[in-house]
Amino acid sequence: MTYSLILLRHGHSEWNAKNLFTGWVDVDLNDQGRAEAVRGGQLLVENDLLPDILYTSRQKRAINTANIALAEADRGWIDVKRSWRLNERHYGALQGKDKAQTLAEFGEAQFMEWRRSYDVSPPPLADDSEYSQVGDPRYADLGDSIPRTECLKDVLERLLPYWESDISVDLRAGKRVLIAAHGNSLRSLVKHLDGISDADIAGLNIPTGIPLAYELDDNLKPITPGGRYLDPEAAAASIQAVANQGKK
Ligand SMILES: O=C(O)[C@@H](CO)OP(=O)(O)O
Repeated sequence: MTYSLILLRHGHSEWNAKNLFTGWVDVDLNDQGRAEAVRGGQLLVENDLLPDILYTSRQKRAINTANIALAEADRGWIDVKRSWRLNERHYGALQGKDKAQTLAEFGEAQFMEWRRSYDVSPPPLADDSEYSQVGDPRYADLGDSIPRTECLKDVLERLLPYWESDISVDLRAGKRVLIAAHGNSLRSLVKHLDGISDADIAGLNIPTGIPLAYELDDNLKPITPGGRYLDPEAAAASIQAVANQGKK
């Protein structure tokens, strides 16, 4: 028995275009992102990979990417589950800051440590910041445990319980699961699935809007390590663009 999982990072957002750290700030897709989502839906159809259930974060760039892609695939009717556990990494005090300016101010080593190290978090975001999510009703269930900053390790630790309790159960029930989420929440899941080391995960970037299909074995481990991007050429170009963010 094998199981079918599709990961989809949201399309370009308004803040991707402005080169700003986003994290938990609820920024919407821009026109490019909506077009990527349409193409993502077409790729699901062309590859005969129609999902049976959708998982998303509570952030509109992932929710809207999924809605557009599924509408394109005439699959807008499938069941949906949303969780903050699939949210983007909380980027702490970097939320709302320009990536290029941050690189210039702090230097490449610090910039890359904050962006891609496994276990170093940026400084926490103050609760009275305009970019804070404290008090946002969508996270009322988190109470005061709502994050003020996170490293990738924190993301994996909040995502894994949900993977075990919900996503794995739907996979094992034979449903093709689509997870529409974010660059760093998907990096943490890919780290888990592919057994990527703490050091090597720094070099992994997820492209926007291109479905990544995994076939999983009985232990929910990938049959083909790294899965398969449904448009490998576009994925390679987008991965390079994500890696180069801040350097322009
Ligand atoms: O700003 C962010 O929230 C993320 C994803 O867009 O950026 P980065 O790729 O730098 O981790």
